[in-house]
Amino acid sequence: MKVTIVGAGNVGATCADVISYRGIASEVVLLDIKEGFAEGKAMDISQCATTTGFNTRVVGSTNDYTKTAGSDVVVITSGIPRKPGMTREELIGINAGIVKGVAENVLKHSPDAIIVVVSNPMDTMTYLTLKATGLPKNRIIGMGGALDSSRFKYYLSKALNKPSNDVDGMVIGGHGDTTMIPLTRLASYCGTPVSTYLSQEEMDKVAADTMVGGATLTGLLGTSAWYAPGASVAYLVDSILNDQRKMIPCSVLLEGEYGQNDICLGVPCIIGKNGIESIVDVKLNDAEKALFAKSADAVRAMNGDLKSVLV
Ligand SMILES: NC(=O)C1=CN([C@@H]2O[C@H](COP(=O)(O)OP(=O)(O)OC[C@H]3O[C@@H](n4cnc5c(N)ncnc54)[C@H](O)[C@@H]3O)[C@@H](O)[C@H]2O)C=CC1
Ligand SMILES: O=C([O-])CC(=O)C(=O)O
Repeated sequence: MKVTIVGAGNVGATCADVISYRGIASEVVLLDIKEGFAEGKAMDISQCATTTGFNTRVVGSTNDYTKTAGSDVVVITSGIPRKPGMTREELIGINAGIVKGVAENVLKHSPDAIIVVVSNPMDTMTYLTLKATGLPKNRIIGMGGALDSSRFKYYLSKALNKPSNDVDGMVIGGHGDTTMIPLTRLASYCGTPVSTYLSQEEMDKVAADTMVGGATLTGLLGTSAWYAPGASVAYLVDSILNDQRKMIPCSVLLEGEYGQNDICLGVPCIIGKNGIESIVDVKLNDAEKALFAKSADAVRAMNGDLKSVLV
């Protein structure tokens, strides 16, 4: 199976690295506009093959889309990341044009590919990709909820002082500092509600820390995060290529689900060989429904800024 990753920067290269050493795909193509950059990253990753023990072929390309031909999955990470103090939404002016152009280019050579959108503001870039390509909704997947949920589980494990892998939880809604909805009510530790162990105040702090998880890392690193984002994309690609049918919160076109229409927003999805196999209807309580509607309003307002790009 072949995966193309457009954007060989921090997130794209990390994703290529994880996909390779976990043997998720037989071929990974990294493409970037910076001359020689993707080739360099591909060579560096390939030189791990004998020490970490993998056989994935990793190829680099400077803007030559012929090398991406016949990809099963294409991941779009091209664009600029935020700097400390910025929101993801501020990236729309530069990233919208880049994402649209890249989506059109990849489809010329991989007409059957499933596209995973990572560039920010991710929900709006997912909606843009859907509108610009006209592909069916199952083939356009925005990656945000997998990452936000992994951060939620990290903060829960810290608060509980228990291993992350004993903790479960999910974040839905927009992939933004104020639009994410960590579902604390449904979070669990070894099958028991986290509310058994944590006070409301502690759970509220976990939710607040999760929502600004990306901003916290951006403040610490000077640019946005890449290890967990790259690994989260690889996790999603694994579920597609190996038809694992995992339930992963993803940004997907809503057509009445969760009371919304004509918007891409994070909801739990079954992810398999066709991309979005189905959307799971988790019964939200009234407070969660109100948060979801508010999140949708904010993302819809951002989508309005696409008018000039979508002509
Ligand atoms: N959805 C999510 O959960 C996450 C999204 N992101 C977003 O992913 C994007 C990438 O982040 P990083 O990898 O940290 O940035 P980066 O700056 O390290 O890498 C971006 C790469 O895209 C390349 N690029 C720009 N225009 C291009 C084009 N037209 N064609 C091909 N390549 C092009 C650049 O040359 C650069 O190498 C950002 O927009 C960031 O906000 C980052 C982390 C998580
Ligand atoms: O914070 C950012 O700008 C990048 C991102 O989406 C994340 O790490 O969640």
